[in-house]
Amino acid sequence: MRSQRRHSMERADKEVSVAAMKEYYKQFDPRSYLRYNYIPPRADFTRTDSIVPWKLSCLHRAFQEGDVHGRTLIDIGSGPTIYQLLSACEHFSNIIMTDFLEVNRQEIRRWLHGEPDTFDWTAFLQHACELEGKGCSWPEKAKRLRTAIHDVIPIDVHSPNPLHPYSLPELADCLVSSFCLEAVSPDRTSFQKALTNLGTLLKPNGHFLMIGALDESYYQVADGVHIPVVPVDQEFVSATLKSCGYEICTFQCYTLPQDMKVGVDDVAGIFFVKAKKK
Ligand SMILES: Nc1ncnc2c1ncn2[C@@H]1O[C@H](CN(CCC[C@H]2CNCc3c2ccc(Cl)c3Cl)CC[C@H](N)C(=O)O)[C@@H](O)[C@H]1O
Repeated sequence: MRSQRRHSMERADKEVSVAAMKEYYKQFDPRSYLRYNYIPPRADFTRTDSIVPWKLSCLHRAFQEGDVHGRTLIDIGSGPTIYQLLSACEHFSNIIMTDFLEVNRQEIRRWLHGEPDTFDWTAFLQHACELEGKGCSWPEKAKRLRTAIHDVIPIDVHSPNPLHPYSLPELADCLVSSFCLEAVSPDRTSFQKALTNLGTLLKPNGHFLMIGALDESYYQVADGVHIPVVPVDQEFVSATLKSCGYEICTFQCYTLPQDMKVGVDDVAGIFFVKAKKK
C-alpha cells in the first residue's frame, strides 16, 4: 500500500499529459543520465545480477536463436546509449537509431565519429564479445557497430507517423526499444497508442525486442529533475502487445536487487520481451 501511495504522491504533483512529458524531456541531461544508469552497480560486469549484464544476455539470447534477421533494424528512443545494439549489429546491416532529443542524437553521433570525451562503452563492448565467444576484440566490435549504424534521426512515438518527416525506404525487419514507451507515456492509453504508431514501421513477421521498467512511477533525468512515468506490469505489456497484433515469443522479468535501487528512479523490476508481428 505504502509504495502505491508513494507512486501517487510522486505523480500527483505533476501534470501528466503527452505535452507535459515533452516539456519535462527538455530538461534531460545525457551526461547525468549516463552517470545514473550506466556505471556500477547498474553496469557491473562482474555480477550477473547487475542490470546491464542481464539486459545484454537477454538481447544476446534473442539473436542467438537465429530467427531474428533481415536488413533494416530501427532502435526506438535510443537516448545517448549504444549498448542495446551490441548483438543486433551482428545480424543487421542497416541500423537506424532514433531519439526525440537532439542532445541525445548528438551524443550518439559524437561516439560514431570517435570524438574525444564521449562516454566510455569499452566494458560493454568487451562483455558483448565474451557473450558471443567468437574471440572478437572490442575494437572490432566497435567498428562493426559503427559500420552498421547508418542513421541517427528524430522520432516521436506519440505521432501516428513516428519518423515524420523522414520517410523509410523500406519497413524495418526488426524494432528494438529499451526503456522508451513507459518512460515517455503519461498513461496506459498513450503507451498503447504509441505501440500502435510503432507498428506502422515494422514488416509483418518482423520482430519487436523491447526492454522496459516494471512498476516505475518516476525517474531522474538531471540533477534534481524527476519526471513522472506510467507504471506498467507484465500483464499489461503482454496484453497490449497482443492487442496490437503481436505474438509473444519470450517474456522475461528481472527483479532489482536492493543495491540496484540507487535513488534515480523507483523501478521494481525490468522486462525483456521478444514479440513477432503477425
Ligand atoms: N515522444 C518520444 N518519442 C520517442 N522517444 C522519446 C520521446 N520522448 C522522450 N523520448 C526519449 O526516450 C528515451 C528514454 N530513455 C530513458 C529512459 C530510461 C530510464 C528510466 N526508466 C528506468 C531506467 C532507465 C534507464 C536505465 C535503467 Cl537501468 C532504468 Cl531501470 C531510454 C534511453 C535508452 N534507450 C536506454 O536504454 O537507456 C530518452 O532518450 C528520450 O529522449
